Amino acid sequence: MKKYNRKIQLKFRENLFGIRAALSDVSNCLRLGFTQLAYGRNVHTTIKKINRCGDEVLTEAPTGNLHLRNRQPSAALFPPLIPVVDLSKPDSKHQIIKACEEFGFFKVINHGVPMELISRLESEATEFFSLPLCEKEKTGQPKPYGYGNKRIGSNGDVGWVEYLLLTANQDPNLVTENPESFSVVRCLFSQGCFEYYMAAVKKMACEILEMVADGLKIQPRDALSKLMMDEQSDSVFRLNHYPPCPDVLQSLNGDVIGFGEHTDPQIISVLRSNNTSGLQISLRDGSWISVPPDHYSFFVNVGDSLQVMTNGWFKSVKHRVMANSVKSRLSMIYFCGPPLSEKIAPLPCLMRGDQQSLYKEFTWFEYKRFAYTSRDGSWISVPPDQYSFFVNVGDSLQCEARVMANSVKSRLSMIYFCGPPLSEKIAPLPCLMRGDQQSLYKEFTWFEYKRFAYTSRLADNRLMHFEKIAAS
Ligand SMILES: C=C1C[C@]23C[C@@]1(O)CC[C@H]2[C@@]12CC[C@H](O)[C@@](C)(C(=O)O1)[C@H]2[C@@H]3C(=O)O
Ligand SMILES: O=C(O)CCC(=O)C(=O)O
Ligand SMILES: [Fe+2]
Repeated sequence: MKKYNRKIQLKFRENLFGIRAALSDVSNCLRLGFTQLAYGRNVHTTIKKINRCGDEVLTEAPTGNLHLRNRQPSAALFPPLIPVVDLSKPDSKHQIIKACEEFGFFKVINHGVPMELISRLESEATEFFSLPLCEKEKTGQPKPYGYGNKRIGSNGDVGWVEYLLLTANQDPNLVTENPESFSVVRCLFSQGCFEYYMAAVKKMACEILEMVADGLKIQPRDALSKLMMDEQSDSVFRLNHYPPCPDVLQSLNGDVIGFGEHTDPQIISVLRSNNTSGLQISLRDGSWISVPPDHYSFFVNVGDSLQVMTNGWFKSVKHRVMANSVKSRLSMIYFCGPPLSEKIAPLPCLMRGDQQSLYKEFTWFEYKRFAYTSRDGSWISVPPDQYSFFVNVGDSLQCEARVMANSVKSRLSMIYFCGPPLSEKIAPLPCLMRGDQQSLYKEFTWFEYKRFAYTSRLADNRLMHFEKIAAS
């Protein structure tokens, strides 16, 4: 809270635009779900940074997440230790199950991936990221595969990061919309460099998923692993490079986000990074803890698909990366995805007695499309202004707001909440549905929603109960 006394913060699930856009463009305001009825200060920041080839890299602080501050409840005084699973131990499957239940995240040692493979790919990746921007851009824009800089995904999310996103499938033509990007990238790295690394990590991921199946008594043992071993599997490989973030930007904007908070949509993700901090995971109570970097280990994230397949027994872990002002962070992540046509639903053998399925069945293709059109979430501060009003769009646009206490001044606010009649049905407006677009929400009356909202907790994602995709 130091050097920081503004009070309202907004969290954008739809994190597309920066505050400058929010103050000047009505349609953007609607997308943000929040606007100020007056002209505000422009908080856009430009930082020039020249790499050794003379390119300007990450020159302008993107007007989105980079301004967003990390003000969620911080780590507890004595944060829990991140579980460590020793794959060489006979009881590792039990450790894995416990870690997946409690954290959705664990560290793996004695993983069997040769250090030479790791170091070789890591040093070639470092070399790649130090190429002039125009060379890196030759690998193609991320559509979804290729080289990306600052912009993450297709929704305008931004971060202090550049990356290479590739299909992990041996035959890129099977799953990629732009298979050519893969061959361009391959030419820039030495022969076999990706393939050997990916094969070793894939083997480890397969063992982990077999241990999960064993631990949960899922039959056959390869019920989960076969999804990522399938020749049509839609697994993804990613190299992320987070350049050191200039102090000046950090001090102007508070903590700068490298990769905004999100869960990985796949089954599991296997991450390895150089010895640089930045990765944080969110605990069940909503607090964030930093993951101490470890050059020799891998980290495993439970993804959304495994959450669904275990009917919520395991929870996918929310995580993010904060920029580091001193060191570059380089991470290499293998995301284990099923084939696009695979149906994702709770495994029947895990349903006890009359337990209900918490999720509707959907294909990986459908879920991925859904995940790729939603956005990550971070918080920004709203500069106070005694002469203006602020307008908050309600749950329909999912802009969350919170108020932080101020150590110096009292805050007094007056709010008029515009509610419909109690009997009014709340549902997507037919005139806004394009073509064969499906309604994302079940219809409910304002009375029903209000009753529900008033009995849920502040931070609950209440609208989830009305979503058609994943009812909880
Ligand atoms: C903002 C986004 C980037 C992402 C697609 C998404 O809309 C939400 C999920 C993101 C994620 C996280 C895990 C992987 O890095 C990734 C490739 C994926 O499958 O889902 C990214 C997506 C991306 O960078 O395009
Ligand atoms: O780069 C990292 O350490 C994590 C990035 C991440 O979460 C992702 O690419 O999905
Ligand atoms: Fe991730």
